[in-house]
Amino acid sequence: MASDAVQSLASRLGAAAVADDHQAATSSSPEPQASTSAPVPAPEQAQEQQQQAEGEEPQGDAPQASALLENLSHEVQVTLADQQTDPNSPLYSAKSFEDLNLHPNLLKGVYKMGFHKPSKIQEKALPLLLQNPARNMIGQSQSGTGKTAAFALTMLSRVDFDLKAPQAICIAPSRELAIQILNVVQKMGQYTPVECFFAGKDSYQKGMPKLTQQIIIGTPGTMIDMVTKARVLDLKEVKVFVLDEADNMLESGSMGDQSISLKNLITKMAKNPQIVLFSATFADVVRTFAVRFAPQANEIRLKQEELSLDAIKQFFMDCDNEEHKYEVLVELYNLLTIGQSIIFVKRRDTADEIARRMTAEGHKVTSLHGKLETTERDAIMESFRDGKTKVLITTNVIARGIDISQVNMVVNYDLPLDAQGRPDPETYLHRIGRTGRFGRQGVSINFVHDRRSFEHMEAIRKALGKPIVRVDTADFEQMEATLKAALKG
Ligand SMILES: Nc1ncnc2c1ncn2[C@@H]1O[C@H](COP(=O)(O)OP(=O)(O)OP(=O)(O)O)[C@@H](O)[C@H]1O
Repeated sequence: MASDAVQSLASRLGAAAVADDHQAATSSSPEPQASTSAPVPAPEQAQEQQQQAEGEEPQGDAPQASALLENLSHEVQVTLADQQTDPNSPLYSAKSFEDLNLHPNLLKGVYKMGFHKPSKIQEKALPLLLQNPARNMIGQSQSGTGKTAAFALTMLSRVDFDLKAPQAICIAPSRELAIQILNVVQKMGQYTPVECFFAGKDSYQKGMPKLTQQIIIGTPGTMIDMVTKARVLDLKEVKVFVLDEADNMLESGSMGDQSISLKNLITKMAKNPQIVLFSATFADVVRTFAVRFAPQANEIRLKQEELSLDAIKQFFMDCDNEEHKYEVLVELYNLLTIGQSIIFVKRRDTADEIARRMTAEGHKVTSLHGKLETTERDAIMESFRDGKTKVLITTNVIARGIDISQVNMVVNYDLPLDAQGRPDPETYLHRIGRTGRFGRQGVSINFVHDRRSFEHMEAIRKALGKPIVRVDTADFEQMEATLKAALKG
């Protein structure tokens, strides 16, 4: 049974579909008009590889915060317009969406979403993605620069709406990201008759009929179960297979194995499916593998120095020890209530502990935790997306892909380390990329508390080649002024 949270999520999706139906019916577009539809995204088990944590909403300083937010939203308009006309920006394009050979119904969907011009990755990738015969693609572009639209439009362009069978498969590393992608596809396809299905654990039942939806988006393990165990997902008509956060999907571990198995199933059953890999990062070792996974692919690459966005100002706070880290964090939130923020920690129990202590001090805490039921996860994400909760403490579970434009601060309470305990610049980039979305200003703050954590941060700084500025933890007024100035750009 779907929980209230999932029902509410689904009813939001459904409500969108009904509104879109109405608009579609009055359209004069040449294609048959129908609604997008998605079955209820049902509870799914947490991705086992991912941890989760708790978040917090501080009190106070509200008038100041809203004034700051007003300024920010004004500045977002200005900076976006500036950046889309600056040839050096990843948001720049010399073309319009009309130049990209999209179906008029998709163009309508794009404009309805408020997109006026394509970003660089959209301008470069779409002509390659839509060429015939189809070629594979390995696409890289900085976080928050519109990769989702590039592959969503590819799936929507390749689908035959008269054929009631799965034709595009998209996998992502987390339930939260897969639901987000599904929402984007539905919005972009709102003037087409596309039907989508969310493939998360528990989203299918024994004995259910085969899926007839054209676009299936979910997590890889569930997708395989639906093909091989439940046998409700038939792959023979699949034309496009998309891996979002592809480097993460292809990394070793169970998700890597599942992605490979799914690809093998698709290539065995379908005729020449197009394989599309997108990410903001491709470490050298993963790229080598990606090239084998998607042979003869068109490739769009970033240079190392292009990886991090200038719009995200990076700071560090030099703390005396673990306890001092916590005190500085609390002080930070006492002083500065800004938009929304995400605090990344390494371990679930750290997250729990911070959340428990901050709650005890009167802060409101929201948690996203690996031990939570998926229905709770959905409710927490929804509340954070809607801005009802302002601060989320989490582990790497939402480090990638999650797009909430109001997030203007990311705190690395613990710096990201890989499985071997080495500093992890890729995960760092994805984490800080939860802010500074599509030209917005953002701030990231790293906490260091001993020689080791300082060295980890230095390694990340060197790898990314961008300054990380020290903020004096003893002078809170200065800290507040520095961060507010950074957010104003
Ligand atoms: N052409 C456009 N014009 C205006 N806004 C856009 C355009 N393309 C995408 N956006 C918006 O930019 C934001 C970031 O897009 P998206 O989530 O696709 O980024 P991404 O490149 O996939 O990031 P990440 O690497 O973090 O996954 C979204 O809110 C999206 O709606």
